[in-house]
Amino acid sequence: MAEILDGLKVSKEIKAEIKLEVEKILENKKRAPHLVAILVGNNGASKAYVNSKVKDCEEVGFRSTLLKFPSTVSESELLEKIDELNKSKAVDGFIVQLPLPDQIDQEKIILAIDPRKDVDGFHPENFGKMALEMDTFLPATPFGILTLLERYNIETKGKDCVIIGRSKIVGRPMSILMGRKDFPGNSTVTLTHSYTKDIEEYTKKADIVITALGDPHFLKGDMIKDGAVIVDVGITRVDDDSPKGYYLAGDVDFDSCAAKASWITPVPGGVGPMTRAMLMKNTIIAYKTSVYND
Ligand SMILES: Nc1nc(=O)c2c([nH]1)NC[C@@H]1CN(c3ccc(C(=O)N[C@@H](CCC(=O)O)C(=O)O)cc3)C=[N+]21
Repeated sequence: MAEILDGLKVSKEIKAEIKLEVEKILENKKRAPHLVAILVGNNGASKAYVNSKVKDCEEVGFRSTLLKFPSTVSESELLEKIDELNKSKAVDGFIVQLPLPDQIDQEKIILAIDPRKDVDGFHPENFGKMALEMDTFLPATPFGILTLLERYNIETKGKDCVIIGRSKIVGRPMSILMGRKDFPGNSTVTLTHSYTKDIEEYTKKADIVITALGDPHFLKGDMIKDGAVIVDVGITRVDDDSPKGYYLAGDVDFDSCAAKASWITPVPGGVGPMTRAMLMKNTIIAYKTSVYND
């Protein structure tokens, strides 16, 4: 029976550490770190995530600003706002919540963000630095997974790690990070995706499986080996008869996998809260390295 990689608990520890740092900053009569979040449109999940980021900021003592745009906003309007945030001495970092509406070129938006304020770690300059093992902002979800593995002393060196899903913000960066030479890395990585012939062939042999495909209960117990470490990034709203009208489903079939795994992340309470904590971490790093602070 697997033990739980408790992302909610570790995220609280990390936020408490950041809060202490902020208190020291304020004792020295300096301004608090400031995160800005841009939300476009009315997507329920996006709204919920952004609101929780604002709440996290309050919790750790950051200043936060939520900028809302209608789903009809033009690309040039958004670019103008980004330019303003890039230049602002009062803003340490900002994020543009994804996905964006169709009329907006996501790539153009990400390229417009000053890499020094790109606390999501999505800018190609930061992605490149990540791949080259240079100091930079790591994307929050992969950073959260690494930190979770690190805090539970999960050995990754020499392990076979299989990642399912090659998204730009989770699977692909994760595949790079797990293979890096620094801890926790040094795994032998296989990145599987929709064209992989037989995913099971890989997951059955893996010491570590990281699922990021958004397919509820995809990974079943008979697809993993005994003692595997299972990290579930998936979080899909599935309609049901509960008062909320939905429940949150991971990519992992929890019960059958937990029966065989050594460690497993729950959904909710696993990778999600870690993602949020690492955004706070990146924001305080941005603050500390800001050219506007002495
Ligand atoms: N620019 C940008 N940056 C992102 O980091 C980003 C994004 N866009 N778009 C969407 C995804 C998704 N994402 C999550 C963050 C927190 C939880 C989270 O806290 N989940 C809770 C449950 C939350 C709930 O109750 O709905 C949990 O797993 O326990 C989940 C998902 C960040 N993303």
